[in-house]
Amino acid sequence: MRETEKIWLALEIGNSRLHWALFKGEILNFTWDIDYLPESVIFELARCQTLDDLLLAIFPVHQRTEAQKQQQEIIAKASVLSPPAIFLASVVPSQTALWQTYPNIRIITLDRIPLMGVYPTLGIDRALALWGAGKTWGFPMLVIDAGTALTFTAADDNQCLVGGAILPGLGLQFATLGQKTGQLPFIKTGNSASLPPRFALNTSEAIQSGVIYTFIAGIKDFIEAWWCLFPEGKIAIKGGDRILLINYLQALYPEIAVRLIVEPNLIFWGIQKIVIS
Ligand SMILES: Nc1ncnc2c1ncn2[C@@H]1O[C@H](COP(=O)(O)OP(=O)(O)O)[C@@H](O)[C@H]1O
Ligand SMILES: CC(C)(COP(=O)(O)O)[C@@H](O)C(=O)NCCC(=O)O
Ligand SMILES: [K+]
Repeated sequence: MRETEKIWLALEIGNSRLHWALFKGEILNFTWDIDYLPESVIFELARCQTLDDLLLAIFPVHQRTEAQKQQQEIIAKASVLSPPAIFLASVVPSQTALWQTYPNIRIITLDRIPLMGVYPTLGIDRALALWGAGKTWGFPMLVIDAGTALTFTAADDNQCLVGGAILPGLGLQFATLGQKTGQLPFIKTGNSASLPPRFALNTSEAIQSGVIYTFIAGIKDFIEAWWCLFPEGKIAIKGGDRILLINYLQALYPEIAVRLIVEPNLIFWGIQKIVIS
């Protein structure tokens, strides 16, 4: 089989869950998210004889959309004699360790990414997302990742890291208040666009008001600082809370929201650029 037709997987391990993509050559066929897998399941993957078997273990059928099921059936017909390569980008070392048992694991390290001026402990997810966004839409580029953590990561025209920032993500802010206080409830993040009242008269709405308005104000402040540095600079948004975030931004600052590129697969574009080059 030609190299360009090979099936391979990309796995990004975030602090909340696993993010998967199935590629055929340079084409991204489909993506899915799952919870962390038990060590025993990862260990068994080495013994899968077919791609079908492998996918059954890492992509439960009940989670598949109809389109994904059809895609998967076509893909599964392509016989895979050896376990397909899994290109792994992880920011969770204990999880990385578990995946070392997979026979065809290819761990992506920072030195593989042609971004200049990186510092040694920069998260591989941040570097890949920035690379994927910049190579797709152009530099200067700022990536906002609304994941477990909220991160800002930027590079200039010369594809050189400008820097960024890290703070607790939306889910984490609600969880910390619920866990580290004596009588605050745990608020779940939904996908609703409706904003809480700014001056709330009950606990639940007070928490939502505090977290959401300061979260959005902080993001707006970073965006404005970015446009001060690079008035034509682009901005791409990813992460599990991206829809919620964009909904709030549309409601509060529509003129900012229209300029944002919303793209969940930035890391996979980054991995694709590196694997294919
Ligand atoms: N099914 C889900 N499981 C976990 N988090 C989810 C889910 N759907 C949305 N989220 C939101 O996504 C955030 C995590 O973002 P994500 O990009 O998946 O994290 P990471 O890449 O750090 O693992 C959480 O704060 C949560 O609010
Ligand atoms: C900042 C992060 C925790 C974000 O992880 P995520 O929310 O995507 O799971 C991760 O990119 C990381 O561990 N970074 C290392 C430190 C740094 O980037 O400077
Ligand atoms: K992430």
